[in-house]
Amino acid sequence: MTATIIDGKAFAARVREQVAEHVKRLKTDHGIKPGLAVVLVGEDPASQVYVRSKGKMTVEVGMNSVEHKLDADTSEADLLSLIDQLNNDPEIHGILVQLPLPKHLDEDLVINSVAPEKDVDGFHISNVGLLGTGQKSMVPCTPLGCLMMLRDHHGSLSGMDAVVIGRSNIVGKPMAQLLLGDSCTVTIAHSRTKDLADVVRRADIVVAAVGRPEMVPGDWIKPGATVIDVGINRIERDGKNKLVGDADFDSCAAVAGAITPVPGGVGPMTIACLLANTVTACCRANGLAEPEGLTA
Ligand SMILES: NC(=O)C1=CN([C@@H]2O[C@H](COP(=O)(O)OP(=O)(O)OC[C@H]3O[C@@H](n4cnc5c(N)ncnc54)[C@H](OP(=O)(O)O)[C@@H]3O)[C@@H](O)[C@H]2O)C=CC1
Ligand SMILES: Nc1nc(=O)c2c([nH]1)NC[C@@H]1CN(c3ccc(C(=O)N[C@@H](CCC(=O)O)C(=O)O)cc3)C=[N+]21
Repeated sequence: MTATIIDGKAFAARVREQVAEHVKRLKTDHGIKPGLAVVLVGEDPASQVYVRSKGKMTVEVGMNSVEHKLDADTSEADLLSLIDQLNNDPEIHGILVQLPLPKHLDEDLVINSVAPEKDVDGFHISNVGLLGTGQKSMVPCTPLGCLMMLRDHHGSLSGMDAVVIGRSNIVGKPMAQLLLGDSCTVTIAHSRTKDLADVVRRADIVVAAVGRPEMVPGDWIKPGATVIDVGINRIERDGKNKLVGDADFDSCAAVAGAITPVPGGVGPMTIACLLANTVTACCRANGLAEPEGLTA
């Protein structure tokens, strides 16, 4: 079998088009322009690239983009005061604090100081709790993007066996909640999981979110299963820098029914969902109808 390649780049472009249409309507019908603030502490080059591309796409869909770049040694008090200012700014509907933060800053404290209704990352404890109890929330962008691709490919996910490899707060855990919400039978695997290969072999859906280049080989994949590769790993091969996922693409694609590539899979969907969440937050803030199909 040769897998269908799920084109996240093309899918993300369609999501951004839908976002742009909604933004246009907000402007013409209500005179409202959604605004997204991104806060970057320190000068991690990978983060800078990511923040720049987010800013560009935010403007492309017609929204306001505000970037706050703070020195790596910024104090917690200064960061919290900036977040407080953004929480109270009526022109800002979404706030994203780029992670990871420098070691001297308390990540949980910072995340939980963002107003939950502006928390377009969906990392605030209120949003985590709302998602876990099946209530309306802000849903983390990466898992939301994965869910959109899975629903698009399969229609219903009901009754499918899903294995999520990775249990981070930003990907693995919320991914598992969303799959459970769509009535999958969900297993969460992690670094202490015994016989990972056997666990993965049972899965109709495998979501790999580990951060280990090409760790999932094709012979772990049940024939016809869907592989969603969240991993973004920079490696050097044949003297060149290369971006690879957590799945060994060629061997997995030979057995899977469908697979997302890296790059061009989950990554672009993450950014598209960030923009979608910002429009959703803006609509909620103004008591307006939310865009359809862009939320979980
Ligand atoms: N495409 C996108 O938009 C995004 C991509 N990413 C990428 O996704 C990957 C994961 O990110 P993130 O969740 O933040 O990473 P974390 O490092 O926070 O979590 C990694 C998880 O993988 C588990 N793990 C580590 N080693 C193994 C192993 N040998 N077998 C099984 N499980 C293992 C860890 O287990 P334990 O808990 O036991 O330590 C942990 O739960 C990274 O490559 C990251 O760059 C992240 C966010 C967005
Ligand atoms: N508060 C916060 N929220 C995040 O959502 C968040 C974060 N912090 N910190 C870092 C991770 C990582 N992340 C990515 C998003 C898009 C791509 C992406 O678009 N990748 C392209 C390739 C880009 C390239 O070539 O480098 C692709 O996969 O095709 C990658 C990684 C979001 N994260």
